[in-house]
Amino acid sequence: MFRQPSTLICPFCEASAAFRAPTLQWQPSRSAATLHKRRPSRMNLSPNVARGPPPIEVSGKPIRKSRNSPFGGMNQTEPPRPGYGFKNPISASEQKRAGRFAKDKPDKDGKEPMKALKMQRALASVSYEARGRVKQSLQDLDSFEQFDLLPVLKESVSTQALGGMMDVSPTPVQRLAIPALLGTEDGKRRKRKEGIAQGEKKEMQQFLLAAETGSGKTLAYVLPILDALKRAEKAEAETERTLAAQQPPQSRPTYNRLFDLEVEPPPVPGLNAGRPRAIILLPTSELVAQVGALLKSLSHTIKFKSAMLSTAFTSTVIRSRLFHPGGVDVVVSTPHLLSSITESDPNVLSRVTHLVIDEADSLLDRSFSPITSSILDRATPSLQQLILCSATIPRSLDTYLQKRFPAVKRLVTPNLHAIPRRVQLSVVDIENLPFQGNRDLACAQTIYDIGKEGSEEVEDGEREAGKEKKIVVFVNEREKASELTAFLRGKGIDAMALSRDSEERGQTEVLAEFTGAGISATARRLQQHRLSTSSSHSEKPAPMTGLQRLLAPPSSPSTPTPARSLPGVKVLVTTDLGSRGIDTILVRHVVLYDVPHTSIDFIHRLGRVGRMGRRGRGVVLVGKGDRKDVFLT
Ligand SMILES: Nc1ncnc2c1ncn2[C@@H]1O[C@H](COP(=O)(O)OP(=O)(O)OP(=O)(O)O)[C@@H](O)[C@H]1O
Repeated sequence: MFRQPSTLICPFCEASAAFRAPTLQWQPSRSAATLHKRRPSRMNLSPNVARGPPPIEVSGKPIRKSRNSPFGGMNQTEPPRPGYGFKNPISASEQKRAGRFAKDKPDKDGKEPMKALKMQRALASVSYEARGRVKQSLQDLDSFEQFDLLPVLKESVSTQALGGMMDVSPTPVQRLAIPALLGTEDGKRRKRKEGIAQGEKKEMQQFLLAAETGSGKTLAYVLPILDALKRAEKAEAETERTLAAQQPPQSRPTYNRLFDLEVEPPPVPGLNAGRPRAIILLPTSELVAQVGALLKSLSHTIKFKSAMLSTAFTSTVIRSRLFHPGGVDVVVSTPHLLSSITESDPNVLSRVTHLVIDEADSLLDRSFSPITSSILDRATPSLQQLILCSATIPRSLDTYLQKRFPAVKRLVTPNLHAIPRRVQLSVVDIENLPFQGNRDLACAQTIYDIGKEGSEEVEDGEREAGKEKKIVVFVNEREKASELTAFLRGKGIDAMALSRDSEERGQTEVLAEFTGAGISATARRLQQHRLSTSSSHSEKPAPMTGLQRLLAPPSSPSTPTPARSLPGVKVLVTTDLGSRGIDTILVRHVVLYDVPHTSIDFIHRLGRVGRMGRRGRGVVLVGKGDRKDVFLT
């Protein structure tokens, strides 16, 4: 059924040639390159994600770039200046040679040296050793204990954030980002003086976290932010105590009676209500719920107040969370909702020191950018850290960052833009027999094939609930999501739709079955109902067997019982809505019903499997109009 092509070609752009998976190798072909030229450039992945900011000049001389990052020596177009970053300055003859390459002089025979060769020469002289050193330093960071995080945060990683997982070690993006966001990447402990408490305005730091899907980016930014908030809180309390101690004694209350208790003055009600210190922006309500749940779990031990705001909640709930009299520390929201709140109450952004723009390529694209930027502009006066986070960096975002945030510090993992390591990719040609172009049938048959395969492998001692197989099917249009769901149900497959058309309140609960997030009572009832329906199907003797039954016309409304059933398999049919950031950790199979429009969508959709190094499989259905030629060579 599944055809495993020997060589797969990226259907979208040359940049995707960087894709790697154990079973395939993307290679650009002439046709792919031609297509690439025709596509709008903003849909292409950036090849220069890790490039640093332009050199800062002081009195006409560029200041030496920091090489204290894994990419410190990369993307250099000039050879090093004498003594640049070396313990031993280079010799006079080497300087002469380097100067010749830098000035781009022609060779002896008058030919210009090839650009790639020039780059190679420039890189070879400096960066490999430096990169090796930094790589080594990342390898050495194999425990959360090594980070300069507050002890309670370190303890909470395993117990709260990772659900009691033992022997956890930080992922590459966490090794890169946590020290950088804490300001301890040079191995030094940060200064104890906290600017927030002193009321100082620190210069805003800007970071870009770019790492492959399912690599733990959320925790990479959440931990340093919570650490900063808790330290600021402590420093503020100390300052208050010092100020109180400095007050003249007459201003203190005097007690006439020996056994009178000193009663603490009650806190000013609502002083910090509606004025969070940190804001995390996410594109969808589903992601707000996901990140909000992580914060909620951490708040039990770290003791802070978080509020998740999205259109999934009523305005009363939103208001009571944001303006809770006890104050709020971290707000997780969609930009549209937060923007509308700040229209009526601009004070909401007056105390923000940390702003995260997660899924930055979405939130800074044409549709979201005006709203996101307006929030950023209003928060800037108090902002200390701006953190942009994404698994894909399109060229448009890269250009935007160069213009708007030239000083952004790029924390980029080497596997960015790669398909997760343990994900196998297969292609089903829907034009072949027996489908003859019927994509719906091909999809149903693919699901049956997956369902009938041997039981799910149990990895690393984890046991899946009832070993039920979870499959996510991606379609390009939301109308198709409900249509295909109905078709699959007609074929006896337990399918659910998740798109903008789905009822908002139920979306989180539907997703919870695929993410393993806490399932609410309502969802449990729904699940039980579905299980009883599917078991009643499975109890019925199947009147037909084989592919003929699948090819049979869908059951009529008067006879809703399908001819076949597929117990033990749950399918989620969704659009791009379910592709970004959703932590579908229980899912092992993804079916791409439609070929995605862009390589960016492709990466996000396939990124729902193979998370955190797990095994996974992606199946792409390819038809006549789908540039099958560029998949199969
Ligand atoms: N150090 C770690 N060890 C083991 N699991 C981890 C670790 N850090 C995070 N995880 C888990 O990895 C999963 C993926 O994390 P997360 O959702 O943050 O990935 P992501 O990089 O943001 O993915 P995407 O790009 O799809 O948004 C989560 O289930 C999370 O609990």
